[in-house]
Amino acid sequence: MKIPVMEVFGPTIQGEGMVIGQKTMFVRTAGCDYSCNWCDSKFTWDGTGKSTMMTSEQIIDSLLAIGENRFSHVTISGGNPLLHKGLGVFIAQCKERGWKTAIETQGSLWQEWLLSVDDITISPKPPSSGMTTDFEKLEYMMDRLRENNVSFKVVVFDDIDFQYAENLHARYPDVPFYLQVGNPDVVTTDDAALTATLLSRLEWLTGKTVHSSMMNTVRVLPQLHALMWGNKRGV
Ligand SMILES: C[S@@+](CC[C@H](N)C(=O)[O-])C[C@H]1O[C@@H](n2cnc3c(N)ncnc32)[C@H](O)[C@@H]1O
Ligand SMILES: Nc1nc2[nH]cc(C(=O)O)c2c(=O)[nH]1
Ligand code: SF4
Ligand SMILES: [Mg+2]
Repeated sequence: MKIPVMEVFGPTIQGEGMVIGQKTMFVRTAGCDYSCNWCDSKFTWDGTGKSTMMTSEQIIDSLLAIGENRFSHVTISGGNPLLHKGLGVFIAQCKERGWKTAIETQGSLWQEWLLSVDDITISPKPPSSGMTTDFEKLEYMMDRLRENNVSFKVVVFDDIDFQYAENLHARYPDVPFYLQVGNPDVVTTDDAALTATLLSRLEWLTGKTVHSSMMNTVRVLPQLHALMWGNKRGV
């Protein structure tokens, strides 16, 4: 079963969430069931990017060609990777090679192969995205993933987003929770200005968290890759 792949890159470090800093390769699939206002990977779903249909073996060949023997962790992102049933074979083949796997998804779709992913990041979307969370679907997923290494990562742009994050955390108090700084300009090439903006937003988000009695066990993080490399692709 072939999978539409947008890009394969790395090794780099995971710049976000539960395994931030982890050296990893990335496989970015094409297509998304959402269309977030501020998506930093719009090229995966808005028709501006070009994907290649690849078998699991071809993706592995590509990882080895680019990453050689300099990795043992593979992160699958998108788009929404959960659109692709065929990733199950790929994840199994990564495991056979001793590579750990991680996934980035928004929590709107389910595949059985999700159960065999090592690090699962669910990133439900707050109001500023323009998307609406289907809490029934999310509930189903969180129930099925009870035994897995799963975390929430919520991108926050404003006070309303922060409230959404507080409510989600209250609903799932035992799920490790990450607050992520929103990048308001995903096209600028002025890295210095972007870094300044992101750091001031990090300060704002930290202040909100420090003052919230509902957020005593969360972690606040920037996107490390955005601080280092701005909006550059493939890093
Ligand atoms: C591009 S998405 C792909 C995976 C999946 N569709 C999802 O949203 O979780 C990867 C991560 O980037 C985050 N993200 C997207 N645009 C962002 C932005 N402008 N600022 C901060 N994080 C962003 C998403 O919330 C998600 O956690
Ligand atoms: N370094 C790095 N870390 C990331 N974490 C999540 C990413 C994504 O686009 O899903 C991403 C990415 O594109 N690059
Ligand atoms: S769910 Fe993820 S990939 Fe899809 S539009 Fe939103 S941020 Fe972008
Ligand atoms: Mg990204």
